[in-house]
Amino acid sequence: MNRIYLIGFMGCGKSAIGRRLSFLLKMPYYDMDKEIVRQMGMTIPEIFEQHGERYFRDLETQFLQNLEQDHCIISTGGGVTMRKENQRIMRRTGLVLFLDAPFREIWRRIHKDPNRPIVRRSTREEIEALHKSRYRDYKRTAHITIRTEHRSLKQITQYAAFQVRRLKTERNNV
Ligand SMILES: Nc1ncnc2c1ncn2[C@@H]1O[C@H](COP(=O)(O)OP(=O)(O)O)[C@@H](O)[C@H]1O
Ligand SMILES: O=C(O)C1=C[C@@H](OP(=O)(O)O)[C@@H](O)[C@H](O)C1
Ligand SMILES: [Mg+2]
Repeated sequence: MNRIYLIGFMGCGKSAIGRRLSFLLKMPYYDMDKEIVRQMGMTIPEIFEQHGERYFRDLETQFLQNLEQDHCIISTGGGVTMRKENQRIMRRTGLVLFLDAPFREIWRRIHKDPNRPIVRRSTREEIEALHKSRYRDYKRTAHITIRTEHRSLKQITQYAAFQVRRLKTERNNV
């Protein structure tokens, strides 16, 4: 399988980079959150409120299990690595890129955003602890880590494209 998955904490740039990377590499693009919102006809906060987080996590796993498109770029949601099943599917079906941004930058980007229910219900300290606790799973799941600090969206996209080409060549030569 030829998918490219972008993983990482909320606000690290998965959606912004994924969209740009799909233009650059001319590959179809899926943002998991947007697909779930479309499927449910509800916003992410509404899904959390009315059905609960567990239900949202089930929708994420179902998306990964049911997607038929082989050649595509997928921006995941920041909680996708919470489930081992999701980790396995992503590693088995594509290249996984972890966008690693420093927490202070992440916080600056997400703390006022009403569309992230986990941020809405938590303090800065709680979100920082969540970032720390998820870090190992991002590292474990990813084929490569891309550090994004002091880099523009354009620079990160170009670097990601370069790494994708390099990893694909490497795989084909094994
Ligand atoms: N390297 C960057 N430089 C400048 N802005 C960024 C960078 N990465 C992300 N952003 C901005 O931060 C916000 C959150 O990014 P987003 O792609 O929604 O994150 P994610 O999908 O990982 O939660 C967006 O407004 C995005 O344009
Ligand atoms: O980290 C999380 O648990 C979540 C991240 C969000 O996606 P982004 O990472 O694109 O913000 C979205 O899936 C939902 O609000 C839950
Ligand atoms: Mg996103």
